[in-house]
Formats: sequence, structure tokens, C-alpha cells
Amino acid sequence: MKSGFVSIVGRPNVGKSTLINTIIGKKITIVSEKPQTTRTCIQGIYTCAEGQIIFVDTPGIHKPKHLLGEYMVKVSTRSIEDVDLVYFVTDVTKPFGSGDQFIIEQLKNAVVPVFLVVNKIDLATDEQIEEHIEKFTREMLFTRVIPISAYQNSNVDKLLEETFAFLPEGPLYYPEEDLTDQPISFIVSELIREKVLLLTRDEVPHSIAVEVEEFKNEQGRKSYIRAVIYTERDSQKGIIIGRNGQMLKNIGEMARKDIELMLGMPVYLDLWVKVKKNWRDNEANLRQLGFRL
Ligand SMILES: Nc1nc2c(ncn2[C@@H]2O[C@H](COP(=O)(O)OP(=O)(O)OP(=O)(O)O)[C@@H](O)[C@H]2O)c(=O)[nH]1
Repeated sequence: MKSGFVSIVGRPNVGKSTLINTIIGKKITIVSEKPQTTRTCIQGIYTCAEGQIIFVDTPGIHKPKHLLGEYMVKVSTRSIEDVDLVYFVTDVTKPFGSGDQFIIEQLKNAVVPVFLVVNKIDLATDEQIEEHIEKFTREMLFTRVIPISAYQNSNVDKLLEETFAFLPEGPLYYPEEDLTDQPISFIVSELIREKVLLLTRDEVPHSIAVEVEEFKNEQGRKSYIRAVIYTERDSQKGIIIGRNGQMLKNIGEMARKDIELMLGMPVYLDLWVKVKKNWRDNEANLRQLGFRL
């Protein structure tokens, strides 16, 4: 039996969350077209006959603008230290940039194997894929180079096979049926946040946070969940509530369906919107919302 921890790093939007979802086969991290949507290290757990891989999903590494930004960079860089293997995920359609350079500088010090995982190959020709790989391998020596499409699930089995080849012999760290060690309420809040970003499009920036205030399970038959969406400004609150509350209703309905799928039972979702000015720059607020600083 083999087991170990794999850290996934890469620029925002390259498809790190999509890759985890494809491997785990259940929606546990949030996927969005906006960069920097992943804020916390979510662990996806993949168990099969060969063993267990625990994935650490990392937020995009970028230059911090807020305290939250600094926190995100800290989480990303810290996660490289304590793992057995690293995937450096790139987007084949994006040229080598300063963000990649920044990540490579940190990966060069890694003492564990680093795979270059070239994603979105469904969008490129063989020639383009080759060119992309050449640029990156000129900068650093990778243990393996594996082109994949996380979205279309192509070559992901090869990636897993190669991963097991490099993982040490070890026990199952988590029970077989576990997909993540994140508290359910955190996943619920991420699902709600995903719907807000999806439905409000570019009108509401990333300055929102979601907190699950109450989670009651009534004899395993129905769940009651009360959650608050925090915005930084009154205007954003207005957008999220929408005319006659329609936007909030749509957000709630979409989120409820996903939560019901995940929990496998009916859910009553009680959604609120509150303004918390400049929450991103306030450490106490960040702590209250579950960020480990
Ligand atoms: N065509 C194509 N699109 C993909 C693929 N993988 C991911 N995407 C899309 O790329 C976008 C970003 O994917 P995410 O998985 O959210 O990216 P991420 O790296 O986790 O992003 P951050 O959380 O911002 O760091 C989404 O619109 C995905 O649907 C792929 O293999 N092919």
C-alpha cells in the first residue's frame, strides 16, 4: 500500500480545482472562471487499490494586495514544504510568465519530486503543447512532464499512475470513504460563495465571504443551514439581494441543490447578507471566517 501528500501549485485559473474534482469525482472544491477563487488548502482524498493520495489544493500564487492576499501566498508557499510530491500545473494556452517564474524559484528548493502537469491540452495542438513544455523545462528540471486535460479527464489516469510510482509505502491516513477532511460547513460555505460569484458575474468582486452560522441535522432526514454572505459595501449587498430579493433567491436555490446532492438529504437553506466593512484587512474578521493566519 502506498500513500502520501501531493501539493498542487500553479498560477490562478490553470485548473487546479478542476483537476482535484476530476480525480475525486465529486464536487468538493470550487471552480470558477475568475482567478483566485480558492482561499484555503482543501484536501481532496483519493483512495484506490494502490493506496491513498491526499491532495492539497493551493490558492494561486500572486503578489498580495490585501492582508487576505498575503495569507493566500503564505498558504501556497508553506504547502510545498511538507509533502511527498508536487504538481506544478500550467495552462497550455498561456505563455510562460512572471507568475510561473515566481513559482519555479520556490520549487527549485523542493527536495521532493516535482511533476510539470500541462493542463487544458484539449485547447491546443501537439505542436503548441511541445512548445509549451520546452519553455518550462528550460527553466527547471522536472521529475515527470505529464500533459492532461482535467476538464475532459484525459491522461489523468497516467498522472495518478506516475504519482503512485513516486509515493512511499504507507498506511491509509483517512478512512476509505472520506473525500475531504474539511468540515462539511466549510464546503457548504464554499458552495454558496461559488454561486454568488457565478450569478453576480463581475458585479461583486472577491470581497465576499460566507459563514455558516448554524447547521442542524434533524434525525438524518433534513438539514437546516443558516449562512451569512458578507460583503464590504452596501452597494454589493444590494446586488446580491437583487430586485425583490430575486438574486438572493436564485443563489440560495442553486446552492441548496448542490448541498442536497452532497449531503444526500433535503436541506432548508436560510441565507442572509450582511455588510462587514474592510473585512479583508482585519485579522479578527479573517479569523472569525475560518482563515488560519
Ligand atoms: N478547456 C479546458 N478548460 C479547463 C480545463 N481545466 C480547467 N478548465 C477551466 O479553467 C477555469 C479555471 O479552472 P479552476 O479549476 O477554477 O482553476 P484553479 O487553478 O483552481 O483557479 P484558482 O482557484 O483561481 O487558483 C474553469 O473555467 C475551468 O472550467 C481543461 O482541461 N480544459
